[in-house]
Amino acid sequence: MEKKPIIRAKNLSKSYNSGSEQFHAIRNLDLDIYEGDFTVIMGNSGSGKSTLLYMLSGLDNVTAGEVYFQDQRIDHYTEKELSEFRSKKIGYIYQSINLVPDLSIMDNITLPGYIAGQRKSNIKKKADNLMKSMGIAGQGGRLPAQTSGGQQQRAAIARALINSPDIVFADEPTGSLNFEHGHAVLDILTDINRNGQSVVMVTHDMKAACRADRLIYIRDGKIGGFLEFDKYDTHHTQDRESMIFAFVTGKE
Ligand SMILES: Nc1ncnc2c1ncn2[C@@H]1O[C@H](COP(=O)(O)OP(=O)(O)OP(=O)(O)O)[C@@H](O)[C@H]1O
Repeated sequence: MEKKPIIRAKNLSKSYNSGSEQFHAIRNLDLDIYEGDFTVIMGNSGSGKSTLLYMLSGLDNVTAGEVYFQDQRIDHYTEKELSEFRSKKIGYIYQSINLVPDLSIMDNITLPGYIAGQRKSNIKKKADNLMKSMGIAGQGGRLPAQTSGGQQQRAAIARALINSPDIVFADEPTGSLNFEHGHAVLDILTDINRNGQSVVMVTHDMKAACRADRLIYIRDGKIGGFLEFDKYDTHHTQDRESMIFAFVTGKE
């Protein structure tokens, strides 16, 4: 079956002003992200992965080029259109967990639902289901600081999923977690992907990268290469890890 792009970037560039000079973080990049894929983005520190994720998800503006979401051009959206797009179509899991410290876990999870104008009863039901499936059902009344890092990251994922987004972006979602919690978070992302949501994850971790259907390597703000896997072939994790290692180190 032919894959359909959910996001297309055309001739995409992002430059930052640093002093009197311009730094080109993303350079004339063309990329399709496919619907239903678990896409993993890897690359050296500073190669432009987070910058790319921010532009693909409408969280940051582009310096040049075009970004399309399901054939709609989003880089020309007004601030109002962008916030509606971000609220309804995408979920974002950040590198740092950044829950609101003064709100309970439940309120953190449900807030984007209220902002998107969902019905209160729907939001509550969805939040309860998400918390149950993520093993944080008893934590709703606590403040983030009263829960563990792993529980906070799972709450951040529940928050990203509360509006049933078509696509979930995750920037190093396991970076601050121990092995066990990191593994649980990857299982959740794999599950939601199997249930039809597209996932785009940036990671430095080879084991996490094994979850990919398609791996994109970014080098100096450009595409360095692609690696594709069969979604349902989960028996050869060791082979996959060696392939990813060879792919990534071959590009260094
Ligand atoms: N706001 C900014 N102003 C100036 N330069 C920036 C800004 N944000 C990022 N950069 C620079 O752009 C380049 C790409 O940054 P980016 O955060 O996208 O890299 P990354 O691949 O995600 O890195 P890491 O793996 O370390 O998170 C880096 O050299 C960074 O210093």
